[in-house]
Amino acid sequence: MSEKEAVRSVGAMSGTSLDGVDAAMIRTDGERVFEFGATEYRPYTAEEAATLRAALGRWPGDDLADADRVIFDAHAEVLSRFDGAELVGFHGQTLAHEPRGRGTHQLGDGAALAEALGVPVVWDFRSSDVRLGGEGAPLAPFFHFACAKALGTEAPLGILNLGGVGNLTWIDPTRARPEDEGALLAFDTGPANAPINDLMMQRRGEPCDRDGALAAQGAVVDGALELFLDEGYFLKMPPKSLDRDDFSVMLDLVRELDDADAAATMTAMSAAAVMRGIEHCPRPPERLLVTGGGRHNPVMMAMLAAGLDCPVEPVEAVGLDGDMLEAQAFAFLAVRVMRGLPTSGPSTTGVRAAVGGGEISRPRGYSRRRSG
Ligand SMILES: Nc1ncnc2c1ncn2[C@@H]1O[C@H](COP(=O)(O)OP(=O)(O)OP(=O)(O)O)[C@@H](O)[C@H]1O
Ligand SMILES: CC(=O)N[C@H]1[C@@H]2OC[C@@H](O2)[C@@H](O)[C@@H]1O[C@H](C)C(=O)O
Repeated sequence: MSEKEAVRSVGAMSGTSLDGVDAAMIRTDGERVFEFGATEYRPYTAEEAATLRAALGRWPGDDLADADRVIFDAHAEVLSRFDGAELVGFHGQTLAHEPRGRGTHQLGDGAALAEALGVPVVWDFRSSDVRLGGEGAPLAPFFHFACAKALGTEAPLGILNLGGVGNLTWIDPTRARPEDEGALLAFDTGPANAPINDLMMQRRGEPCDRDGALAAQGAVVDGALELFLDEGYFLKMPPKSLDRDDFSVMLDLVRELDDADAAATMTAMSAAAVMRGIEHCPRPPERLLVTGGGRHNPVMMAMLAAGLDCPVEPVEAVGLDGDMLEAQAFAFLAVRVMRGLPTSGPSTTGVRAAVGGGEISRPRGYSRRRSG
């Protein structure tokens, strides 16, 4: 496909941290990114975040009108700030994720959003993957592949997202397409920031351990760390995925520790989960690029660097935007869905065969306008 066929697509992501909506425009044909464009962030008010938090764990059919309104209003507002968008990739808010059970639930009505914005919206990216036996997550890896190809390197590369949950994409950039055998391996590594945030809220009434300040004052308690690493999840072969609160056991493991030791130990747990994950990679990555909020935590970054044999750097080291990579991923995936290209495969979600997830909603009376 040529650059002339590329579209301006805006992705919107509301992550497991429930802090707000990230939105980013890229110009892409779903295979390559020709331009990284504007980005916007719309934080949730404390009241909105509380409404979303109260909805966690709920499934379609439950009364979710208030949370649905929060998602719709915040997304309509932030997405209306973009000029020239031809397509929207709308992730929604994950409320529950049980791929081997009840499925996966991202709150948000893409059809209503398409009407409000007057552009086609691709949404519900995860359900078809789950229906076909996949984990439904992570989905950013096909975008990570395009980012790695653009670097022009031949060496295996890791892209690690440290959000509420951590997820790792191992990439062999010598392969032609993300769905090619051996191109990717991806999975959730374990908890990243979510349990640390919960600890901080419980003990200090603060949303997170800003800059790892509390962890830096504490010591890692090995016994608790070892108990954590006994969790069966780490031995499980990838692909594999997690729900936000699957590792609430972490809080129990540090219950007896003082605040600083608890923060240090939990930070070490998140870092150790990544190191365990890297052992599953076909070959060790020669470089690990870190995206997501956890890259701002110097204690977590230092623990990773100390435990791994390759350089560990924020994605900014290669000119990417670690606060917006997931939003850009859903802009990219939306174009792939429009083109009928796969968005996940056996090595990224465990789905039986490469699949293009996502529902397309066009506003009534919509005919495609090109802005050149
Ligand atoms: N300066 C900082 N110091 C320590 N932690 C930070 C800092 N900045 C962000 N974080 C952590 O990163 C989290 C936000 O990360 P991010 O925005 O990547 O999560 P998310 O996108 O909501 O999650 P997910 O990727 O799991 O959906 C915050 O909740 C906080 O725990
Ligand atoms: C079910 C779900 O929403 N999972 C998220 C979550 O947040 C991080 C990790 O867990 C990852 O698996 C995924 O998000 C990213 C954007 C992904 O799909 O690649």
